[in-house]
Amino acid sequence: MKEKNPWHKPLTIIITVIGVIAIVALVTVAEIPPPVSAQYGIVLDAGSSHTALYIYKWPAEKDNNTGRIEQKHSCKVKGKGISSYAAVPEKAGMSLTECMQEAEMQVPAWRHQETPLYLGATAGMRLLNMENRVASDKVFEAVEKTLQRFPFSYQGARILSGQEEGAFGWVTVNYLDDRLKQGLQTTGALDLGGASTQISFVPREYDISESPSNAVAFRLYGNYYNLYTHSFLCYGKDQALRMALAHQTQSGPITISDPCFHPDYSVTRNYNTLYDSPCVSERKPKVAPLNFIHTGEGNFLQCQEVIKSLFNFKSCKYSKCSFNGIFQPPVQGSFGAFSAYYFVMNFLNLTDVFSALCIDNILTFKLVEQIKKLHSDINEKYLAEYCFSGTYILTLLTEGYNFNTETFSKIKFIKEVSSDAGWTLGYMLNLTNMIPAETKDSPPLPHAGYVSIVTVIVLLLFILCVCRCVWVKGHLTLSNGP
Ligand SMILES: O=c1[nH]cnc2c1ncn2[C@@H]1O[C@H](COP(=O)(O)OP(=O)(O)O)[C@@H](O)[C@H]1O
Ligand SMILES: [Ca+2]
Repeated sequence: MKEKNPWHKPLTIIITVIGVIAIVALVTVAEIPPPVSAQYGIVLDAGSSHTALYIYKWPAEKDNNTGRIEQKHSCKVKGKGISSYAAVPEKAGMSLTECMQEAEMQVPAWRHQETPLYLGATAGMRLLNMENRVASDKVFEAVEKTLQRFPFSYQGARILSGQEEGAFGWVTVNYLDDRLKQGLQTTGALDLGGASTQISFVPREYDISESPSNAVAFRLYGNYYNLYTHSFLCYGKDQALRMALAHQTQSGPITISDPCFHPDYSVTRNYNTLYDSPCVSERKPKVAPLNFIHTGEGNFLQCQEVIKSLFNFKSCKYSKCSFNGIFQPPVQGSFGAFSAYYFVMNFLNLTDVFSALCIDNILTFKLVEQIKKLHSDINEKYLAEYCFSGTYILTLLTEGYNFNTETFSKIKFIKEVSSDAGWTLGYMLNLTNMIPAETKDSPPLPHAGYVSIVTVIVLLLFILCVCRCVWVKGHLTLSNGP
């Protein structure tokens, strides 16, 4: 008599049912395309001194909120900023061609059409727009014409408000540090450009109603942030230098001896060129020669006095002000200081934490000729201006924003945190809705998780089947045996 096979019926049915479910699940899941491709976005930062192009890249599969964005490439446009082409606008457009061609090579061709392209202009264009609206419009027309010739999805060129510039710089720094998603205490952002400077942070106690124009409210990943931000037009380091020179040339002299420049420094400057900016134009001396000779004296304390005269500390109609009657709550928490803050402080070796009380011993004015020999690879204009810029930065931070010894030590001078620090990343994150207001419930398992589980089940079933066959075969051999 044939022995009854214990594997028969119920177990066979269970195995078959699970097997069918597993195979159906595997086929369904496998139909979802694997997460391989990437998406791209391009932002042009049209600053007052120069334009830079940034290409960002993120996983296409996680389009809305979870994919990490990284900077894939950057390109520095040759020449000056677009606002410097006011007299020859078409050249502003042409200047961007080389970097745009680079972008064409960097982004895979099949992604070109869906790659958003933005241009944001900052304080240089803000000033040109104030001074000569027609010229500013012509520069934008020329820039648009060039950008539209490329196969990307052109999303427009515009001037960012100072508030946007400050707020997006803050978003960038905190996104890169991964603070937003994790709901951690945020870092403040300090951005020093050539024509304007921004300060943005979340204050400890913040009465928004005191100055609503300085408040920006964000809801990001389910957290609320009440950000304080202010942009000081004309207080970027290049316009601040103009203001300092204007302060010293009020009487229209032929020569000035400037404490912010090296003792052997001597350059002939043109009065019309110096006063050709809305930041100083009203102060142009009525009677002055064509040129003046700008010589150096090299004295930190006197330089600081000149720089202090650029700030008005007297009038304040709020509970607290920084300068020029602008409301500012006390600085709070850590800060990331980037752009010219970084370039200058890095060059002067002041990026390490130091006591704000001993700053008057820090800047020693060597002879500019010695410095040129030591740093032959660095642009001479930067070299000659580093001491002015360093003194300006220290004065702006301590006297202007009221950083003290303790709070100053929480400023980190940064160039990048995996991507360059600046407003461009925050701008793109915002315009592409890449940071959701709420944290979406993520699926219990990612795609790869499902595939792995189904594969393991199928494997187990396979092993089970093999065991069964072996068992049946062995049993038959036994029962057929002698
Ligand atoms: O290598 C460097 N050393 C010193 N300063 C630099 C260097 N690279 C850029 N800068 C300065 O950084 C500033 C950048 O300002 P930007 O062009 O972004 O103006 P904006 O933000 O006011 O529109 C300019 O003052 C420029 O001279
Ligand atoms: Ca800038």
